[in-house]
Amino acid sequence: MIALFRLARRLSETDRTAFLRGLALMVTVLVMGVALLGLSGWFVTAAAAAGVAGVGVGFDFFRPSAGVRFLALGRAMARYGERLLTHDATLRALAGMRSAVYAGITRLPHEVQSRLRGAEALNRITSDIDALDGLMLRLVLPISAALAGLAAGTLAVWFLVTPAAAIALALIYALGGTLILAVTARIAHRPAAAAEAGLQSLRAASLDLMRNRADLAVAGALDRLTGVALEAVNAEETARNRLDDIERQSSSALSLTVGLAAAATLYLGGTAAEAGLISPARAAIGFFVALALAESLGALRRGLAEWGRMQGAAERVLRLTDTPPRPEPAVVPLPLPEKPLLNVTDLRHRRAGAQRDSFGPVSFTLARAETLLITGPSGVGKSTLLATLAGLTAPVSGQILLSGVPLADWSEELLRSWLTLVPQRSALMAGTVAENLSLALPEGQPLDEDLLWKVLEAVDLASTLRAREGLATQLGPHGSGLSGGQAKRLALARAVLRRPKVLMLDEPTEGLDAPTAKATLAGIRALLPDTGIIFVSHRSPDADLADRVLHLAE
Ligand SMILES: Nc1ncnc2c1ncn2[C@@H]1O[C@H](COP(=O)(O)OP(=O)(O)OP(=O)(O)O)[C@@H](O)[C@H]1O
Repeated sequence: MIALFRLARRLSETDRTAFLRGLALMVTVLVMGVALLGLSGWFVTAAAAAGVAGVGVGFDFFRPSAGVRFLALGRAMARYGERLLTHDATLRALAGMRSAVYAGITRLPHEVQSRLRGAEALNRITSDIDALDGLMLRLVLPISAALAGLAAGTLAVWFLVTPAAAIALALIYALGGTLILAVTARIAHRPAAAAEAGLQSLRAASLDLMRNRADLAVAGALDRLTGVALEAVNAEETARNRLDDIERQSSSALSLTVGLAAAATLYLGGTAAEAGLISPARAAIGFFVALALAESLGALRRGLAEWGRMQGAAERVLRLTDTPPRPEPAVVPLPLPEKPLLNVTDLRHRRAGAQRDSFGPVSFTLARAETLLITGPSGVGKSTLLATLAGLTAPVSGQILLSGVPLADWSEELLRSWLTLVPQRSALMAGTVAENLSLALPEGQPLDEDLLWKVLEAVDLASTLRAREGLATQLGPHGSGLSGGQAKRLALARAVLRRPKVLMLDEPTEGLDAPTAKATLAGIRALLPDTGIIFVSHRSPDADLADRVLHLAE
């Protein structure tokens, strides 16, 4: 509930004027609707009464019928303006919220980001934000307009019919409407949340299916996992059917409330007319106003049925938009060129909840222009050591000095310009080779094709690409369209383009034959003569490519 309030405030703050104008038009639509039915009711009754009394010739048909036309047309125009204003403001506010979610994700600690699955992030940015489009349009604005409309209708009935009819109208609408809508919101909460959860698991299952379909087909698991996706479809459909039932039931209950309010105002107005306190035509106004106010409740029905969906989405979205800024050191100390590039002392790492250390204690130094090979059995913590050195995960003890300055004292921006890591499974994107390479360059820097070819030569990939469409060679998702070894070398080329002072490579020679591996590492070294290079490898011939070897033991 608090999350919904906070989010509604944030959305409305993006363009308060547009939302206020939209609300004013929404109230105008309601009030004009109430006036239209009230006037029509009065007109029909008064005209009939004039006919019965035989004074029809003197009855003024023109002004009331002009009023009816004005209200009908004005209402349509106000509705059009209201839709334009509120939908435009809502869509702009949601677009801003999407950017805020993106920004929040990028501020998350690296470890949390690496656990955030692609499908999950996609759900936050699309499904959750979409769920919130009803918050202003189907809840906040209609509730405010309904209250204003009820107040206006009650006042009109008070002065034109009788105070008793006005009180009955306000009480029945306020109590009946609140009760029905509250019950609707309550019983719809669970199915609405289940429908949203079903939709989100369907997206996640579909993405997994599409991404891994070849592996799943080979493992004979494609049908089973398609079954899991279909279960999500069924769960979503069952929850939606339940929501439809609830909406229908609440619709019937609201019709009863409207009927009761109309009957009460008709009875009280009729009694007053019988007593000669008001004319029968004025008594009819109460009845028609009660009918016209039904519109205000109807608009809320759907919003309240979606309450559960919006609430969960609001909580998840706020968790991301409110991600605290990354801690940046207050004073950035200057690197000390006389110190070793890296000085690592008694470094130990353990994941939260793990029974034993991922690695450590480890101590070593890395000089400028030095190449260090890290070896060790699978699972001993080589990749985790590289991630720790790159500042992507924090050690439990020990120290890392980069050019004499503790790693934690480096600003994120400076650290990334000094130090680059190419992980085991490096992310290439769908797009051209040039687009993939340019990710390494500062934003807006023009592409220097000669430089790109130079790094591609260094990783022994230039001749392969020249035989295709060169830098314009198109890659599919995750770099598909290149062999595993070629994709790896393209990722290496991208890292070299950044010209880091420390370059860390996780299994750079995996998937390469011995001569290509040798040529690639030699090419990188030739382009980056002063860089300290750390690389992880299982292959014993790779020891010849390093100045020193650090063996991690279990
Ligand atoms: N995200 C993770 N969550 C929990 N444990 C993890 C995670 N990633 C790795 N581990 C565990 O941490 C330990 C070290 O993993 P790491 O990937 O660093 O080993 P490695 O030496 O690089 O292995 P390999 O040579 O097979 O790549 C392993 O026991 C692994 O199971």
